Amino acid sequence: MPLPKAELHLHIEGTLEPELAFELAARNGVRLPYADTEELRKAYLFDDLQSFLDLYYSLMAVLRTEDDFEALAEAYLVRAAAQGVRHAEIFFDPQAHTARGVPIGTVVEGLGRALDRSRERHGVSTALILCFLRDQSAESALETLDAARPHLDRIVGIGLDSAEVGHPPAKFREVYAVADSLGLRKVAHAGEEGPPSYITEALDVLGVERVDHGLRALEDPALVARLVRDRIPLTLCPLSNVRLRAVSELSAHPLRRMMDAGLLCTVNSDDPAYFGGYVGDNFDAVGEALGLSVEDLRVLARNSFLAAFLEGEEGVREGYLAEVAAYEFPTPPLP
Ligand SMILES: Nc1ncnc2[nH]cnc12
Ligand SMILES: [Zn+2]
Repeated sequence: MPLPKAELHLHIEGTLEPELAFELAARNGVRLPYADTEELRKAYLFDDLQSFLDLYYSLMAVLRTEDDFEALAEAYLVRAAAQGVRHAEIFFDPQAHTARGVPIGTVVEGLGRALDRSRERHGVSTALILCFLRDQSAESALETLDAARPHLDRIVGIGLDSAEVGHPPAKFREVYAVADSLGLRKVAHAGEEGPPSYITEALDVLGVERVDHGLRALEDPALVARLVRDRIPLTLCPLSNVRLRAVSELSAHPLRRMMDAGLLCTVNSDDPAYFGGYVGDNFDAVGEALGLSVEDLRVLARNSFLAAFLEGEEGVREGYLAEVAAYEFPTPPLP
């Protein structure tokens, strides 16, 4: 049995495996510019965030119907459950679909079908987080939140993703204020490629409760002190950071140093179909590369439940924390 954990940084569109992409392309009569899954996988060599985003958005052309979004979420939940995920807070990018003529209702209702039965079928509780594309306008974000109003019973919060540099958090001040007035929780990607000042701005201007990535936080000691003092969780994604060249190799990842600095770190997969692993794979790979102890891994799992938006249901967080505390790591075979 794998270590129980919550996944808090997961783009559902980033779970689109090549096999499902080709299946949906055939179903929907979409022509992909790759001969087969092998050729598509060979395209997964990225120089930076933008080179990944170009492929990520283009492959979404295969997602058209509620059935497609249901199949996407179902496939993720099967894989997540197998890697010990007990709770998943799932990002989706409505503007990437509405721009192609797919209504937000199709996306939310399709995903919702899989999420609704997830606890029963996979033992995974779920929540949806609507992300705005930061390289689109602030007006487009406001229109997107408006379009989401009929579906807010399915949405726990908002986030901010896509190309970071040049699109600072303050651009989205207004939409975050509106979301706040609607009772939505607030997160944002910050400090993935952008400077630590973007993290500070996301806290000050957007009022985020959790920072997605926050990878570059250590560059600003005053920011670190604030994140530690206010117990602001960071949702780190080690394999993503290597594939998008935010760190040179896994052994250079700052996770260990961040934990030692007292930051509330979590480990997540970001876009697992593209970055070589789901969340359990991220735990295994970063644990091995940084020489983390089993008690370090337990801290990371515990942090994931502390950082989750689980306030709604009494006792649920405590139940998950008890599972983590009681977890017995398999004993390694003797050499
Ligand atoms: N790692 C990432 N950073 C920003 N936007 C994203 N959208 C999907 N994955 C992302
Ligand atoms: Zn992300």
